Amino acid sequence: MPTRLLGPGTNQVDRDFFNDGIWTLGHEPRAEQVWDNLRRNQKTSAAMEAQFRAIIEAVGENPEREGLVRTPLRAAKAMQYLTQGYEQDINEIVNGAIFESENDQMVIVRHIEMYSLCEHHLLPFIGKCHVAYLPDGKVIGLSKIPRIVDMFARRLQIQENLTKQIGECVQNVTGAKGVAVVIEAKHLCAMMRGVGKQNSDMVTSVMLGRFREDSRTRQEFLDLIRS
Ligand SMILES: Nc1nc2c(ncn2[C@@H]2O[C@H](COP(=O)(O)OP(=O)(O)OP(=O)(O)O)[C@@H](O)[C@H]2O)c(=O)[nH]1
Ligand SMILES: [Zn+2]
Repeated sequence: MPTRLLGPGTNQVDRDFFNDGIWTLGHEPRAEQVWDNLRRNQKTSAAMEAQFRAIIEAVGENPEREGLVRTPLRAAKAMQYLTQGYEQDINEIVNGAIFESENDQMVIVRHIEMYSLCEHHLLPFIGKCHVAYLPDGKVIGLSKIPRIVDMFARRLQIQENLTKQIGECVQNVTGAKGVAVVIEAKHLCAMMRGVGKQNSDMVTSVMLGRFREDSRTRQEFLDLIRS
């Protein structure tokens, strides 16, 4: 467990990063993975922390004021968490969870919560993602599809590209006869600033293979995600 691996001279900041290292891996990691993560996080975070401090000053605030003293560190950690997809690797995420199956019927994982940051304003876009595929002798572990969604969502993105990346990744990993992805999301950059539209959302889709070629397959998917 984290506290057992940390040495006696470890301070609170180290503990915070260490615990984040555990959190980002999402499962019980090996000790050396944890230390690698810790070192990488500390290095990136020191630079990011200085930049967040500069932003706080630039908006006219005093970074030494009590409520803001640890804010650059917190903001750096939050930004690292929200962009951890750059550090992740598809093979580690799938972890070999591809299983032989004779089932060739549509598999859908729907209503996957999704949080990303738009690459134009660094503001969140939030919504849900539906992913379907038509197996061709192989199925993928259920949890791996939301993990794939998270990996790409935790990068700076536009929604159209995120949708495509998820679709192509699921296609490559499963070798499916077809993959469909729909994302419905609200963009804070169009809500809390800019055009200021609170009730609109953006819907993007990617249809590959059988979903693109066969309108009945596509329609079945669309009906099932709305049912
Ligand atoms: N297509 C697409 N556009 C996005 C996405 N996220 C944000 N945008 C848009 O990116 C555009 C950037 O336009 P700019 O004119 O360069 O930036 P801006 O002056 O901040 O634009 P406004 O938001 O209209 O105030 C805006 O229209 C945003 O709404 C996305 O995921 N997909
Ligand atoms: Zn934006």
